[in-house]
Amino acid sequence: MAFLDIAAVTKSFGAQGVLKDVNLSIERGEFVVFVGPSGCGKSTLLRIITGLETVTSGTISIEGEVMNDVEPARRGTAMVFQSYALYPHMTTFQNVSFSLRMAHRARDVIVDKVQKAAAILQLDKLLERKPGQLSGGQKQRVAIGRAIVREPRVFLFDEPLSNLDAELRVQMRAELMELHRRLGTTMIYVTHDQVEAMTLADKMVVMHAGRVQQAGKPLDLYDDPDNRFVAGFVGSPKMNFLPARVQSSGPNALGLAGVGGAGEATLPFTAPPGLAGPVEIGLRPERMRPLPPGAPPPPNSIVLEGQVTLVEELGSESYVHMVLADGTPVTLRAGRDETVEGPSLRVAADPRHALLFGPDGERIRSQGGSKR
Ligand SMILES: Nc1ncnc2c1ncn2[C@@H]1O[C@H](COP(=O)(O)OP(=O)(O)OP(=O)(O)O)[C@@H](O)[C@H]1O
Repeated sequence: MAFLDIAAVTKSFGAQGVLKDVNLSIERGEFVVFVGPSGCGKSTLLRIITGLETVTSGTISIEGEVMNDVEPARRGTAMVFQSYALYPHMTTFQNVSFSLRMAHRARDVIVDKVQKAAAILQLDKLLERKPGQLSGGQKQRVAIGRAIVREPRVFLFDEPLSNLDAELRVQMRAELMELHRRLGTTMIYVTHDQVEAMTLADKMVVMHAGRVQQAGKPLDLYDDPDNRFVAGFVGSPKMNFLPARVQSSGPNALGLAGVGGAGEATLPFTAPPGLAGPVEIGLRPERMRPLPPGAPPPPNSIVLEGQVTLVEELGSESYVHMVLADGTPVTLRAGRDETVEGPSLRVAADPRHALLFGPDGERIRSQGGSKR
């Protein structure tokens, strides 16, 4: 059994189903990130793990022990909230030591634990300050310090960096990764920011509408998404989705027509038996290349033609937004040395990089061994 096991968990608030048959195994020491759009249920799942909410059905187990009826303080979890939730009238020392003082721990034990946490979090010089005298990042460190001194089995973070500015977020992200490396404790982290999820997670859990859509290593989800939601959610700029129709099907050759409204394409793909009708091709923006005017496309490529609507210059590269004749929006990432001349632009993509999705949004995989 996994270190932390979430089995068939559902949660409803009145008539509203918020979590639907959530199953997840978390190993000891893993850094797990729950990510998904606002309202998908990630905070609720975190609150269920720590005991601030009950399940409607299903079980939460930690180290083989069912936690459903165990009170929050006895679960060995410590939560860090987005709002920091510090006591404003207490100093850093008092805030960090609060749970130890409530547990009537000996004074020298308290001082020792607070000093160790303060050293890890660089709070040593701020122990006598009150929250009003601390920056956002420092307050966040105090909140983390308060969790560390409890020596939990599992740290739970609910969007802890969302009140910080972009630069500080990046810095705190690095600090959290270092903290995880030092402590080796299991951490579960909630965010709606997929970049944050990609950079932090050993295991990334993408949620949507109360269900786990896919869980795995961030790059596996990026390269090999199970469905259109995960494909579109992970990655920035987002994956492009091009409507197409199945025209012919053979071993390692799937003929598509109406690609992006007009073009044809042959994918090196063995379709499942009976595949017919409308599908969607998924292509990442970095898998498309702009074609200089008049230049022939590489053999067998998927070629798209459209009107450039916006070029975002980012210095090292640019994001080129275009719209195809049928109205399908397409974004490509172009390098500095690539010529992008509007208003009309042709782009080419290697069909080996195309993913295929059915009308139900599920990924259609090539039959017979290949990942695609
Ligand atoms: N105590 C509650 N009573 C009723 N509905 C609730 C309660 N808590 C959460 N919800 C609802 O459950 C759904 C999921 O909320 P949750 O906070 O888990 O989402 P989330 O994915 O964490 O979103 P966000 O990123 O916006 O925090 C939302 O529709 C929310 O309105």
